[in-house]
Amino acid sequence: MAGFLKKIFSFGKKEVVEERIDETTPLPPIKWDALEALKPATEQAVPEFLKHEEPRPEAEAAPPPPVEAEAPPAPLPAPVEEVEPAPIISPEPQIQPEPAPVEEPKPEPAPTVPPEPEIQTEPAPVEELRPPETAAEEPEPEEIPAAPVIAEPVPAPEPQEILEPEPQPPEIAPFQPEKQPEPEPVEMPAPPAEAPSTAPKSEAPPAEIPPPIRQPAPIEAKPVLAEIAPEPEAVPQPPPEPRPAPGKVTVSKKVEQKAEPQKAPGPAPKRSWFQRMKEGLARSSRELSGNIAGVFTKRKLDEDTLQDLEDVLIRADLGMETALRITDSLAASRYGKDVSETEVRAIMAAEVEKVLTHVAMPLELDLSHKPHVILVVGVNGTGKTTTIGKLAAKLTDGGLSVMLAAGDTFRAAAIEQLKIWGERTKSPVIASKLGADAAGLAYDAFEQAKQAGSDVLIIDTAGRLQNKTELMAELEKIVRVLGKLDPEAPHTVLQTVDATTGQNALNQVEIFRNVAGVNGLVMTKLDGTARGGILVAIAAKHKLPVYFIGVGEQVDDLEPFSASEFARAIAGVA
Ligand SMILES: Nc1nc2c(ncn2[C@@H]2O[C@H](COP(=O)(O)OP(=O)(O)OP(=O)(O)O)[C@@H](O)[C@H]2O)c(=O)[nH]1
Repeated sequence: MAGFLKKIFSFGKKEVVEERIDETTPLPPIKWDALEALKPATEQAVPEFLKHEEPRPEAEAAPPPPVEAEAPPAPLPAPVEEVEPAPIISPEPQIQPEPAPVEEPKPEPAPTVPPEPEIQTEPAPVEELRPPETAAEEPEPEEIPAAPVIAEPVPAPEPQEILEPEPQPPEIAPFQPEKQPEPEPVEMPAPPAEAPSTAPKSEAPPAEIPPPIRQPAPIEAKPVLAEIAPEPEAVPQPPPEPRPAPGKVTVSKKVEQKAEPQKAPGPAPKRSWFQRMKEGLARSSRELSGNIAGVFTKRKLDEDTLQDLEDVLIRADLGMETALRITDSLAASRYGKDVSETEVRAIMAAEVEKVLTHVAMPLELDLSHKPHVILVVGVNGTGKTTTIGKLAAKLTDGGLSVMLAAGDTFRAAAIEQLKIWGERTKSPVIASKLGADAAGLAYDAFEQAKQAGSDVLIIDTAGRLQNKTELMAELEKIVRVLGKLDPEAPHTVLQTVDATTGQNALNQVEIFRNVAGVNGLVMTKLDGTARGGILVAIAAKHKLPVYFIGVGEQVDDLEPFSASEFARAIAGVA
């Protein structure tokens, strides 16, 4: 018996197997009691083999010719029931094909032979198993398909279903009835979960049956399950189905909404005036607020901070006068105290509003004059023609009859541009040949407007500052000629001021005020400029009415000027 036990142990060890060959002669009688006592030891040895040979199960498919022929007959029941060598053979049962060979060669040589072919075949199965795993891990696309596959087995609770596939291992259990006691089978089921997911991906369902046998080996399958678990979670996200609906709906709605507003009268869909002005002055406000914040970071209000703030305000084109008003007001209430940027901006908004309040007034037209003549002047490119078009649109929309005069006879493009605005606003345009006398054109237009009974005549002019003398002579002549028909004409002289010009705008107003008697301003291009503060400086210095401000090139981008809104917008106060 002792020799026999030694043989058994040696049988468990591959190396000793060779020794058995010598003892093959006498070993017929087997005592089950002794073998059962040995089971624990053998079982311990088994797990080791299993870990290494786990992939072997696949070998079944590969070595089928030699093993299957023998094994199929009675591999499953035989190993366990008939002879307990089964426990010893237990490693083989994992390989399934082995059990048969073990029975036949009870002598031992047989077991030695099968393991080798299995080992040879192992690499193949391992590759088979690994490829799907790695493939699933490396390329996500493969994982993605896996999700749908999982969705199938997991109609309701995926995690549970994933566990369900584990029961599949039970199929493996029948093949290894002896292993049932082993705890591993429980772990094994986990891998099956992977197999089902991967198997269905590339292989047909029938091929899935073999994979479950392979699964037993990879414990790594568990993490895969964990990974799969989240995927199922994504699967339960049936909400994705509703997503497409809202996505499509929103897109279509947006498109419709955009289309409708365009068709409808511009004002309906457009943002509030304050909102648009605030957006237009965003750059000015951001830069100003940022600089103010930089001054008052971790500093109390003292002479230095006040001086720094004054510099910031002047650099923002607000002008010396307004800058001093703001710093004086701040010092009066907060000197020596901690001052936040918010407090400074609030005081700034209040002081700016005070400066602008006196110039923010609506444009009034005296319709007792037929027509009320509006002469528009300003430097080239400041927005004269565009502003004329916007204003004409407002007037015609208000029911007034408007006539336009292309007084900038030096630029063909200016004439054509005005004609376009005339068509858009359904206003007749009086124009002459290029280079014609601007004063003569203005006179003719005035007469035609009188004859037509127009409510308003808007005259465009050239704005060449390159030749100040010539410009002054031309503008003076226009005013003089218009006075011949109506001593009070032109009734309104509007100057367009480009906000992006900065401090230069102050000089422009000075020049045109003296030459053409400007009595009102339109600040253009306040949208997107960081120099909106110039409007405050112009208002403070010239105290000319600011009727409108332009915040865009569209017809409705001309809005009445509001001191409080402009002050809040540029100060960044809600
Ligand atoms: N962003 C913006 N662009 C404006 C605004 N007003 C006018 N513009 C643009 O400024 C450019 C010059 O405008 P015009 O109306 O031709 O200026 P102008 O003073 O008549 O110029 P001349 O005909 O050369 O004398 C055009 O491209 C206008 O679209 C405004 O408020 N905002």
